[in-house]
Amino acid sequence: MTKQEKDNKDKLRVYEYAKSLNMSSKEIITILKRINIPVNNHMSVMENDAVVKVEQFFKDVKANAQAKREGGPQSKPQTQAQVSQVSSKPAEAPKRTDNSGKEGNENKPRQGQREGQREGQRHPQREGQRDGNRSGSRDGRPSSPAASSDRNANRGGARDGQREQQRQGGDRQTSMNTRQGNNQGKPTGQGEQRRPQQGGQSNNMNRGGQQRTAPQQQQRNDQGKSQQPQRQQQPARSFDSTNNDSFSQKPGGNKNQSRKPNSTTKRFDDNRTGGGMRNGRGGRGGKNRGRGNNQQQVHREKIDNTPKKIIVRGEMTVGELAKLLHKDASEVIKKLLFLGVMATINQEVDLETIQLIADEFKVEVDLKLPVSEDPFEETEEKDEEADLQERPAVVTIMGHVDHGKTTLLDAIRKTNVTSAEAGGITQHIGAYQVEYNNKKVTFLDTPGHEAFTLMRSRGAQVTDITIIVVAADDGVMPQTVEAISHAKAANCPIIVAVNKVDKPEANPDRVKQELTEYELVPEEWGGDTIFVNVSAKQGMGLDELLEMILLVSEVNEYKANPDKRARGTVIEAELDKGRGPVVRILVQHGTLKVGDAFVAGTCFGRVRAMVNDRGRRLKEAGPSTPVEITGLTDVPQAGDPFMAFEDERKARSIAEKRATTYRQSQLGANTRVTLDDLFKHIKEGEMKELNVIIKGDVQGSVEALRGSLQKIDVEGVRVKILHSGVGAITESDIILATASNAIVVGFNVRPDAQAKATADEEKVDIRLHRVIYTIVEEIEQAMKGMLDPEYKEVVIGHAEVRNTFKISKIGTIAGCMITQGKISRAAEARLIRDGIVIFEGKIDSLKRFKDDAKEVAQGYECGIMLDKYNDLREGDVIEAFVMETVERK
Ligand SMILES: Nc1nc2c(ncn2[C@@H]2O[C@H](COP(=O)(O)OP(=O)(O)OP(=O)(O)O)[C@@H](O)[C@H]2O)c(=O)[nH]1
Repeated sequence: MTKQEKDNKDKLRVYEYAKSLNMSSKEIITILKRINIPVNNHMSVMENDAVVKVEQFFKDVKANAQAKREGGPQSKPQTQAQVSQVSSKPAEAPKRTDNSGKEGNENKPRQGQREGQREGQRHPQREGQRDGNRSGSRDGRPSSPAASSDRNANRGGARDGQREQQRQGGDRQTSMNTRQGNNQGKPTGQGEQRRPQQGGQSNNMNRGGQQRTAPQQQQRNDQGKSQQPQRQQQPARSFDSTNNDSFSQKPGGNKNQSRKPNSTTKRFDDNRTGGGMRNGRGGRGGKNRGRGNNQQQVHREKIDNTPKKIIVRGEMTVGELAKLLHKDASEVIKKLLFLGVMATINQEVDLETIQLIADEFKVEVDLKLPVSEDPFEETEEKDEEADLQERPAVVTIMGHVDHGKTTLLDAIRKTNVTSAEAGGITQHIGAYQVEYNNKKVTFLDTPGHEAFTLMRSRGAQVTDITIIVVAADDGVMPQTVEAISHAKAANCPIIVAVNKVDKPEANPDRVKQELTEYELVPEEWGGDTIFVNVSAKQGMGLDELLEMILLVSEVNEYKANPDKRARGTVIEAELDKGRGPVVRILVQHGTLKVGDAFVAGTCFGRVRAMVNDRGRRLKEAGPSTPVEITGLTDVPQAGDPFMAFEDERKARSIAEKRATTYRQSQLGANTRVTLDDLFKHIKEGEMKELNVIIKGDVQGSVEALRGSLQKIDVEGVRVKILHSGVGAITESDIILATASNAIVVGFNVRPDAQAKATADEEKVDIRLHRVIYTIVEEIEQAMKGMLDPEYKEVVIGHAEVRNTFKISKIGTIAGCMITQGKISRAAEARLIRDGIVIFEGKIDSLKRFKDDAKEVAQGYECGIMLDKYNDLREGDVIEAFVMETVERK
């Protein structure tokens, strides 16, 4: 420590001084200013003369107050009631101090004071020590100007006998109040004498050895009612009243200890008493002020401050967890032990264990794990309500074939282009915007529920409102019903457009009637579904349809935050000969700007150019805007999520990570897909198509097989021929199958040795047939999940017959030695003699000595009886085998 640091440390700061008086720094600053002592802030140094002047100020105030109250400068002893009414206002602070001294004088007439005097006389050298020790005084929390002046005297090394006596008397009384009645301390020094006040109990007595009389103690307790605040202020919080050892942390009351009591005691308490320390703090707070004895009770009670909930952001050490739980590490270690885990304080615990330990303490765990950015479509960004702005609704038109979806989309587009863009060349970018009544609506340009559901299957929920088109002359058809189901599954509000009402045979009411079956009841019939009669061909009812769309938008309040990086979904993407990869996206959140780096699916790029559905170049596009952008390195897929990133490097790294994850998931799938588990994948929605590679003996049969497989019609999945050719199945066929999750079908051909080995290794399913019909049937059955399971024999062990025992009425028992594997009672067995299978059947009994055994392992002897076969001979081998379900080949 440098000399300057040491000097600084020794200086008395305003806040310290204020604290010692149980006053705020502000109050002291106000007083200092009032008495014209320059002061900047709570860290300003209090010079000796400043302290003297403040003391004087207090004295004056006190004298004035007394003069006013009693009509004369001579003070009369105050009553206890008066004492207790003393507030902590700066001007009144002296009263408190005064009271502490004087009250002692009144109730136990001057005993405390005398005691103080006596002590001062008895231990002059200690007084000297203490006096020289400024912080010792502060530590003692002189609750009065008298005490402060004592400090002052200490700092200056001077003495003021009167003040000293006063303080001593007061201080000691104060200190005794925090002790229990029978505890007394003969101070070895002033600092030490004070410390017991601050929370020590019997220690004082033990150390001091000096006992006081009961009345004295009572007196102190009484006084403590008004003095408690000062006493509790610092060291008290660091002592747990129940922890006697804690007192030993404070010998002598040297300057550093008393100035910075928390530095040692807090840590001490943390380790030992936990709640005790906090208890002490609580006592200091205000409510407990002045309640000397009660405080001790409070100290003894262990307050359970276990948090209700902890926030966990990952694995942590036992020590960190204990801290989070407001527990001692030892408690956590103990709990871990009960859970069967030996751990040290520095040992890391995983999330599961953290959860278990938290459960033990009945604490809820709030997991807030950092999210990685690469699966960005899975992370939900929460926006403040204030940041959200209205955005156009996104509408999809669905319905049965030929009911007029495309005509309706075109009609709306033609008649409602935004005025600014009117005359622009209509671009097909997968979606377009129209403006009606100064409000925009975005229509997705790919009618049909397949596209809609394809997007959804990729996790892209882009549509806000669905328009179900039903031709008034045709009514509800199968795809109408499908479209309704798809819209409902996506929780999209439905508007029914009854189209072709211009046709003479149109019957809109019949459509309404039919749709009631699907819970779409018109408003005029008491339902809540909006029906609009339109004629897409003649442009009738389009205004009303748009009005209804705006109405639904208004009700549902579609909003997004335009002031953040863009997020959206790829609607379409293609490789343009001239421009390279082109992607059409719908911006859903934030604003996309030219120059933004982005990731789309597993591709990345930077927005080079951006055009809207009218071919107009845009610099930026906000929520619900469909745009076509160039600047990608690759072609993403429709339904892929899109997100802008701060720079291209980051976009690239995220796209690469996504590509790796995608490849791994694809690879994982490749090793699993076989005809045997195909149906499982179809059922789980993992597969929409079965990739097939065909190899045949001649081109004609390959073509025939190709045609037959493509005709397979199973709902939810279709056959996709990846490759077909003439000749043996080669390793290259297997590699293609591996990379594309395909099966290989061989017609009148076999795999070559290398292909067989690779197929076994990669678990590629090869189906070899000589009849086209059986191939088609097998694949169709697999797609429908109707393949019978296939079994394979697995030999589990061999036993050698060493003896035979013929028992009448029972049969022949073979005394055997298990030479390999095991023989199990439930297994099937074949009897082999000189390499020839003599018998195949069940095991009738398996015994180890006289007891029935479930199975007997290699190296052990056993007795085996075969079911209905007794011609067992020495030297025969019994082979045990089981039938296991296997993947079909
Ligand atoms: N009279 C009349 N004919 C219409 C109307 N709307 C569409 N059509 C006709 O119905 C036929 C089918 O219309 P599309 O718009 O192609 O129907 P779609 O539902 O898009 O058909 P897919 O694309 O095959 O699913 C076309 O010949 C249209 O001219 C209409 O309001 N009135």
